[in-house]
Amino acid sequence: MAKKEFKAESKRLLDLMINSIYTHKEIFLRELISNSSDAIDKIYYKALTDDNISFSKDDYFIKIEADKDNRILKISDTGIGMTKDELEENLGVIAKSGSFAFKKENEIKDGFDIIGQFGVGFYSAFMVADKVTVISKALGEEKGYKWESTGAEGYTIEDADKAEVGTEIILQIKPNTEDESYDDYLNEYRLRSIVKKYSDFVRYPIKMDMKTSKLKEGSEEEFEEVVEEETLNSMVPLWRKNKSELTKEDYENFYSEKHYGFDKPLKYVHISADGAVRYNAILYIPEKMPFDFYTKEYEKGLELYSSGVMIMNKCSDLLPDYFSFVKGMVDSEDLSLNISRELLQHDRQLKLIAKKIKDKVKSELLSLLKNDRENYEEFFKNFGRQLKYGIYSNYGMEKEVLQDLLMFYSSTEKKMVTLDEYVERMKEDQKYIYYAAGESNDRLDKLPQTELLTDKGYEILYFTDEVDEFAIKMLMSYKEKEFRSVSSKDLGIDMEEENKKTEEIKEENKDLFTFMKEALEGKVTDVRPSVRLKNHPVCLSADGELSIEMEKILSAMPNAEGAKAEKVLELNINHEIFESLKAAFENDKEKLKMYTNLLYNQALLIEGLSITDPVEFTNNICKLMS
Ligand SMILES: Nc1ncnc2c1ncn2[C@@H]1O[C@H](COP(=O)(O)OP(=O)(O)OP(=O)(O)O)[C@@H](O)[C@H]1O
Repeated sequence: MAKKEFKAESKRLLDLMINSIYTHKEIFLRELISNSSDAIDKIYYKALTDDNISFSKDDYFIKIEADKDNRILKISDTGIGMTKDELEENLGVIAKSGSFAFKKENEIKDGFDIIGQFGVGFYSAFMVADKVTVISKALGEEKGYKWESTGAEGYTIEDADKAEVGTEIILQIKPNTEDESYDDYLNEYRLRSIVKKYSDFVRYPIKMDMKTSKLKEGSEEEFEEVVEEETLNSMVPLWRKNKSELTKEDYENFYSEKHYGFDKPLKYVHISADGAVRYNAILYIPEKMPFDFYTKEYEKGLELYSSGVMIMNKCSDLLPDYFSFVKGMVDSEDLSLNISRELLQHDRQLKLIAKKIKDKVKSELLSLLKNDRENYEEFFKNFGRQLKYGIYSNYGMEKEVLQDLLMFYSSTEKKMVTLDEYVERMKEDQKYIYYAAGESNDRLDKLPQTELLTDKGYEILYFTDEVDEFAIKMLMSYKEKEFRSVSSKDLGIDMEEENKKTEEIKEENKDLFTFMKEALEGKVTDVRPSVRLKNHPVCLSADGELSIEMEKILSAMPNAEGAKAEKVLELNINHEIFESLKAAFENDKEKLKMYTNLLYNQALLIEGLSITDPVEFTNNICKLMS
C-alpha cells in the first residue's frame, strides 16, 4: 500500500497546527465532536430534502470510548460518513473543509448549525495522538475505508469493514511527558468535563460508558462497580428554548450549573435577536457581589458560543467595564471566528452584539429601579460604585448611559434617591444640586458647612464613596442643573444683604484676619468670615477645583503627593468666639495665635482630617481650662 504524502504546504501547516494554533490541547475533543455533529447534521439535512432517507433522532449519536490499557481513544458517530474520495480530499488536504463546501453546495444559510469552516480542526487530534485512524462508511456506499496517519509523513487509505454508515476516529494517545499528562485524555471524568465545557450544547447525544458504584441488588450496604452508558451533554441549550416555556427556576438552575455565582441572580434577561445580527443571550445581574469584584483579579466577560459550541470562557469585549458585574452567555452563528476558534477577528458583529447588550442591561436596570426599588437599592449597594467609576474613567463619555442609574443618600429624605428625583423636588429658587462629601452619612449630617442650605430647606446629596466627587466632576450637571459642593465659595444663594455685612466686617477686621492667616503659616490660603455657618464657630472650605475630600483621597494614593486643596478657614462672625478673637487681637497676640491654631485644628477634626500635632492641641485645651 503506497503511502501518500501530504502536500508540501500541508506538512508545514500540520506542524503549525500541532504546535501553535491552539493554546489548549483539550480542544481536540471539541473539534472532533463538532465534526461528528456536522456529519449528523448533514444526514439530517439530506433527509429533509430526499424522501428515500429517513431520520429518526434516536439513531443518531456520538460515542466516546477510552481504552486505558492500549491508550486508545475512539470517537465514533452515526453521521453521513466519508467516501474514499472524501477521505482523500477532506483529510488529505489541510485547510480543505468538506463542511464548508457542503454548506455552499446545498445553499444552507440559516438555522443550521454546521460548525466546520476552515478545514483544520481535525488535525488538532495530532496534538494528543501519535497516530490517527479514521474508519468511515459514507451514506449510500457499500464499502468502508480506513484512513491512517502518524502526522507529517503522510497518510494511507485502504478498504475496511464497516457495517454501519458513519465514522470512527481512533486516536493512539501519546505517552506522558514531563510537562504533559496525556493520560488525562483517557480518563472518563476528565473527558466528561471537557465535553461539558465545550460541547454541552451539541444537539446530538454524546455518550460514554461511565463506571459508577451502585448498591448491590438485594443488599443495603454492599456496593458494586457497574458500567453504565451516560449521555454527557445537555443538548438543548436553554437559550434556544422558547422563553414562554421556561420558568424562573430554569434560569436559576442554569446560573448555578454554569457557576456564574454561588448566589441567586437578582435579575435575568433572555434575548433572542433576529435583526442585523442573530444571537441569543442570557444575562444575569448577581444578587451578591463576588468576593473579588473590586480587585485586579476579577475578570469580566460573558461566555461566547458559536452555533452552540463554546468559543470563549470570558469574552470581555462583550461588556463595558462599568457593567462588569453582568454574568451570562451569548451564542451567535454570525461571528467571524479565527482559525483556532479561540479568538475572534475584529468583529463588527461582536461590536453590534456588545452595543445591544449594553443597551439591554441599562434598560433592565432602569426597569428594576422603577418597578422593584428594594432590589435596585440592593444592586446599587453592591455595584453602584462600578457605575460611578464608569462615569469617571470614560471622561464622562458614558454619562448618558449611566447618570439615570445613580443613587445617593439624601439629607432630607434620609434614604437613597436618584438625580431625577432630586431635580424634580428642587425648590423654585434653588440653583444647584448640592452635595457634601465625607466619610459617612452620620458625619455629613453634622457637617457645619451645610447649615445655611439646611436652613433654607435645600436637599443635599451625601457623597461617601471615594469616587463620588470625581465622577460628579465629569458629569458636571444633570438636567441642566449644575452640581455644587456645600463647601464651595459660591452657593448660588442670593445673599446680597449678608454679603454686604460680611464684607464690611471683613474690612473692619482686616488686620485680625491677616494675622490669623499668618499665624497658620501657609496651612490655609485664606481666613475669612463665613456666609454658610449659622451655629458652629468654624469650618474649612476650599477655593478652586480640588476639594478637601478629593485631597484626602488623592493623598492616600501612591505618587500623588502634592495634590493639595486650597483650604480656607471660615469663621462664624455671629458666634461669640469672634468677640474673643477680636479682644485677643487687641490685648494678647500670643493668645490669638493659640486660639487660631485651636480653631484650625477643630476644623480639621470636623472635616475628618488628622491634626499634625495632637499633643500641642491637647496641651492648649488644658491651658484654656486651667
Ligand atoms: N466525523 C466526520 N464525519 C464526516 N466527515 C468528516 C468527519 N470529520 C471530518 N470530516 C470531513 O473532513 C473535513 C475536514 O475536517 P476539519 O475538522 O479539518 O475541518 P472543518 O470541520 O471543515 O473546519 P474547521 O477547521 O472549522 O473545524 C470536514 O469539513 C468534513 O467534511
